[in-house]
Formats: sequence, structure tokens, C-alpha cells
Amino acid sequence: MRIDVVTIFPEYLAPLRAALLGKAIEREKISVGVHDLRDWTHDVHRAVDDSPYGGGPGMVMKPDVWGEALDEVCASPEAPPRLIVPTPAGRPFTQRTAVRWSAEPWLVFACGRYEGIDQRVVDEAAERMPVEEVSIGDYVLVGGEVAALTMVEAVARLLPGVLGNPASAEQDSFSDGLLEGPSYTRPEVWRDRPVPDVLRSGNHAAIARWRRDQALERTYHRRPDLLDRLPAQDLNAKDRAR
Ligand SMILES: Nc1cc(-c2ccc3ccn(Cc4ccc(CN5CCCCC5)cc4)c3c2)n[nH]1
Repeated sequence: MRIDVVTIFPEYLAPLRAALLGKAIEREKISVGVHDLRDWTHDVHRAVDDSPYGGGPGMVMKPDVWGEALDEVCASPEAPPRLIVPTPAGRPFTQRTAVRWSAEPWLVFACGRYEGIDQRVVDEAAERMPVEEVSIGDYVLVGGEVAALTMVEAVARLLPGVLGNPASAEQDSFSDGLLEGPSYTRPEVWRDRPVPDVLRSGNHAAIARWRRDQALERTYHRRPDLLDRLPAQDLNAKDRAR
């Protein structure tokens, strides 16, 4: 997979080169390009923003600079990339989105700052490539870079050879529609707190049942909305009786 990121703060994307992701890049499982939007300015001030038409707080990012940047970064004789634009006003980014994007050969992230990017950039790009405006949560960040880092990590960990043990990606929370329950490791007793007996019983059926119960209970208390979404048959008779 090829990933490009356009930003006025390239240094914000440095974490992509670290740890697991850094290894995957070294092993050429993923290629990552980070581009400074200001490289496509032509004025002495390297301006990337201007006042909003119609008034309102803050500044908006200029369409001409973004247009030239995306023309170059997204240029390809073959299929164009999928352009991803983080924004508070986007469709929610979920694990389903990550799974869908993990099948893409090429993603380009357009990271805005200020109050966002002139809408014509998205509208014009959509004429020649798939474009998605996405939100990573109902809170307002200062720019798109942290959102891009978040989404790149969620997608990259699903790619073969990137994650240490691929199995855990299948057992992700949300993959069965529930939050995952608690996890434990040695020591057996820590500050007078023992590991739940069932986990040391060797009874795999009982362990699986206990883990499902813990997941249901945690989901019920923390994310009841996820329970509404679960297909009824997934909540077996005992669960439904809870
Ligand atoms: N999930 C998520 C993604 C982002 C995100 C992504 C990309 C950019 C580019 C700039 N910003 C900052 C910004 C954008 C918009 C406003 C205006 N808006 C007015 C109404 C109320 C909400 C805010 C203020 C600041 C960004 C923020 N935040 N959260």
C-alpha cells in the first residue's frame, strides 16, 4: 500500500516512521510520502490560507494551492488514489472503514488546518478520484494530521506483515460487535488482586463463555448503542435473558 499525506506540518507525521509502522515501511509493506503543502505556494509569504467568504471566525485554506498540490501528489498514469479529507463534519471513521481502506492500493490524506479547506478542492477532486470526508470522533482537533495518523495506524495494522500477530486483528473489539472484555497476565496475584479463577481453569468452553459475558456486560454499561446494532441471533437465548 502507498500512503501520501499533504500537510503544512510534515513533522507532525514523524511518528509514522517509528515502531511497528516504521518496520513495515523498512520492509516495504507500506510506502509513505509526506508532502509540505507550502511547496506549492508561489508568493513570498507562502500563504496557504485566507479570510472566509461570508465572514465567520478564523481562516480557510486556499483552493489554488491545494489544487496544485493534489494535482501533483495524486498524479498517476494508472488508477487514481482514494483521497481522504479529515474534517469534524465528515462521515464517522470506523473499523469497517479501516477494513475497507486496507484493500486499497493507494491512499492520499489531505490534512487541513485553520477552519478547514475551501470546499471546491473536495468537489473538484471528486470529479477524477474517490474522495471521502471523514471524522474520527465528535470533538474538534486543530488540524487533520492527528486524524490522519490515527486512520493510517488503524488501516496499516490490518495489512499482512505489518502487525506482529495478525490473529489479533480478527479478534478486534467491534469485530464481533462487542467491546472486548478485561485482559490479565502474570503475576497470578497482584496487590492482593487475583486473576479470575476461570482463566486459569483450562476449561476453554468456560473461558470463552466468561469472556463473552464480560464483553456483553462491558458493552451494556459503556456502549449500549452497540447492542442495538447486534443481530438478534448473535445474542443467544441466555444473553437475551440478561
Ligand atoms: N474528528 C475530527 C476531525 C477534526 C479536524 C480535521 C481537519 C481539520 C482542519 C482544520 N481543523 C480545525 C477546525 C475545523 C473546523 C472548525 C469549524 N467548525 C465550526 C463548527 C463547530 C465545529 C468546528 C474549527 C476547527 C480540523 C479538524 N477535528 N475532529
